[in-house]
Amino acid sequence: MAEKKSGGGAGDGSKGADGGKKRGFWSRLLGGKDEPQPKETLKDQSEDQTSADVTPEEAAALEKEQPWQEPENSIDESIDKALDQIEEDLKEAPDAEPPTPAPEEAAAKAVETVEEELQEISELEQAAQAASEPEPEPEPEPEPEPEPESESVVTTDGGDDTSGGGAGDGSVATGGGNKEDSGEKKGWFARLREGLKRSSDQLTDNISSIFTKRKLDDEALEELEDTLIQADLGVETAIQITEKLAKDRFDKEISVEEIRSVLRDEVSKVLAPVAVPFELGTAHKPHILLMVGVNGSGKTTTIGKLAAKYSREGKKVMLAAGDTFRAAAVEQLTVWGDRSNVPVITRPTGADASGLAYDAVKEAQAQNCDLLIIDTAGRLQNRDELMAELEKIIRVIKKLDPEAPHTTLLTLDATTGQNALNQVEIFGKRAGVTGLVMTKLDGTARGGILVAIAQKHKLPVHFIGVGETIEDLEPFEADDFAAAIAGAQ
Ligand SMILES: Nc1nc2c(ncn2[C@@H]2O[C@H](COP(=O)(O)OP(=O)(O)OP(=O)(O)O)[C@@H](O)[C@H]2O)c(=O)[nH]1
Repeated sequence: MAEKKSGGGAGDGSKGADGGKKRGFWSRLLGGKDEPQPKETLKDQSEDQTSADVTPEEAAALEKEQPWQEPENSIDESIDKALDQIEEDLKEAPDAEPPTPAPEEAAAKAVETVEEELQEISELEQAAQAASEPEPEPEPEPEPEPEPESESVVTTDGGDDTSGGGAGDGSVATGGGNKEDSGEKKGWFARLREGLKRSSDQLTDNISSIFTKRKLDDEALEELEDTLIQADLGVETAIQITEKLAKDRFDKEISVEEIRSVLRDEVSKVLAPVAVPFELGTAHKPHILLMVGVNGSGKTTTIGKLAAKYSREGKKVMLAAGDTFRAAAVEQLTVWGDRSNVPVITRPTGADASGLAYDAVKEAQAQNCDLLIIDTAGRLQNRDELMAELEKIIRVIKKLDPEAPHTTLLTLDATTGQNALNQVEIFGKRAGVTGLVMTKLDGTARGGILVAIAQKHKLPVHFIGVGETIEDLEPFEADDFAAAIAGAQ
């Protein structure tokens, strides 16, 4: 495993391979010269070489038939002669087109090049747009190398190769235990309220500035609507709230507390239908849960928290480290698995993720697990080839259980803002997302986006995360969330 890690590398290496392909974009843009030699040329050369292979006997026979004759002219003389001939030909046919490249071909090539460049620019723009607030790490681009011969590894109790705790990336938070030990552990609602404080403060500060000593007239309602939209709640919800206020309180003085209360009630109405608890149930054994999402959205952390939760409840849980692009992701999941004493199926970096998923399902079935959670590499929703890879993982799992995955959870980073709407749409279409988890609701002013997502997509929201430790993930409750975001009681 250590060797493979330096191949962590593998990730880089493959990036390099891809980079090799992409290098052309910048060099072409800058008028680069080192385009690789066309394959056809190389092929022709090798074919010529092959035809030149003659056995000594054949050579002797040929020599007999056509004895070797000293050429009349030296090579230089022959070349001079040929050049003279070409010059004469050109004089005779001055309008003759140069043999290559044909103008149509050149034009087609130029158009193709420009199209490629535009495509790559558009991909870069989309990637930049998708990477709003905390910029997701550059996604692992390499196509995974299938490694059918490499065995998946089941790690339990901190296999020796990972005991370095090594997540080493600090991405597995340990604060949970400390908080509990020091008796500082707060109730969930207090943590939720604290987490959503920035979203709530921004929203209610703006509302206060609109309504200080002012009647609820058309202008105030319009300003309120803008404020709600800016808080990412979505146009529909914003209109719903202002209409409700206009209906009940138009032209009357209204306090900020009263507005908070309407805000809480209306947000709660939007969220209630999507606040669906995740039921593990017994219908499927193992229940196969696939975790998907963009880079850094909190998939692995959420899996760790879920593994802890269900193993504490006495369920037999298994994890599959399907992010085979990043060695650190595998280690991170292994650390989470170790904490909860949950086995983790791993494969070396760069291995085929669908092969790993297949092995994991087989293993979880053999061990009669209650829950198998499969991690996947982060991918931007506009990367078609990476989304296709996700589809492949799902196809492969279905070979062992046609109804699997029984749950496909999309993790959404609350700090992403509006882009989360697009993530839900594309992951929904490509991966058949059945439910959502919103992470990082702590410390963002953009928590309102969950309301817009609920309004638009109506997908169940199973959990929300307000921190990095085990106790920072809880089932989603519409009323709590609405009260916390409105800063109301
Ligand atoms: N503040 C906060 N941080 C979180 C939360 N959930 C996850 N994180 C942190 O976000 C970072 C990324 O989380 P990961 O779980 O590694 O995300 P991922 O989606 O698996 O990332 P990739 O494998 O790169 O796609 C880590 O530092 C986590 O500790 C949360 O609810 N709140």
